[in-house]
Amino acid sequence: MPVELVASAFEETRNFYLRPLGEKIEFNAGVGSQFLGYRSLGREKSTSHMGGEACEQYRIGRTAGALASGRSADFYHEPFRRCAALFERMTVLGDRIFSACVEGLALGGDSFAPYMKSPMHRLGLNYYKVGYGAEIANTVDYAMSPHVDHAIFTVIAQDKPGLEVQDPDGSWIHVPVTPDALFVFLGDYVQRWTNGAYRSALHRVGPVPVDRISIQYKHRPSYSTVVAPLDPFVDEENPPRYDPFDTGSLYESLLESLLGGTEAAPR
Ligand SMILES: O=C(O)CCC(=O)C(=O)O
Ligand SMILES: [Fe+2]
Repeated sequence: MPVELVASAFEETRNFYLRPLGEKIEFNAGVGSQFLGYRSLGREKSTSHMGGEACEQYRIGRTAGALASGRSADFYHEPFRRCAALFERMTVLGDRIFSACVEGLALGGDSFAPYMKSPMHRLGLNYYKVGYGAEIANTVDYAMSPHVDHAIFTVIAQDKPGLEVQDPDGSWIHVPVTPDALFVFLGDYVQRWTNGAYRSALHRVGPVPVDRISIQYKHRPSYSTVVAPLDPFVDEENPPRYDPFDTGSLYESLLESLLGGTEAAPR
């Protein structure tokens, strides 16, 4: 991954978030954009924060089919040309990481090919400004609440520290900022496919003493993939631990409830 491409994506992201709110909400995410686009401060609800997640967010990626709003998917990428180039490179990296995972699981090279025909990969661009938690009356000091990603895996770059990943012993590990490296962790779908043999990484973002940007690439299967424990991981001693999960409709209904189910002007 060219270091300059990541650096320039950080710069482009910073420039976007410095724009007035009135300009940013032109790109609001919602059902009509398949949740690509902008999520203003506090728009994304959380079970553990009073006011929601303490950051502004933006998602780019490809849509499944035409957008209901009639806007082209590209509309949502307009402020993010360089990030779109990074996204394309990330999909290539993602395919390589995924091939290595499949090999490591001894599942055979093509076993996932049917799930990856029109993948819902996404690049997330998050902005955590000092004071955002207080602005939305959060009563906890971390900026993003603990969660696992709806993804096969996530590749992350951060310009300042903040990301924490939970160790199996329950302690939180601070992920260091390494300018020439990317950080990768497993998402929910691998845990489901392997029936719990591989664990997804519970993660959160701690308090931010300085303004911070993170760029996360989420590698995902096709829109309507049903993710369920795979045969090699299920036997009499290991019955299926997870119900089948539809990565399109179930994920989007989850997101719709997290975002309040509307495209209304943000607070
Ligand atoms: O900002 C970060 O480092 C993590 C963001 C995150 O976990 C997410 O957007 O899913
Ligand atoms: Fe996450």
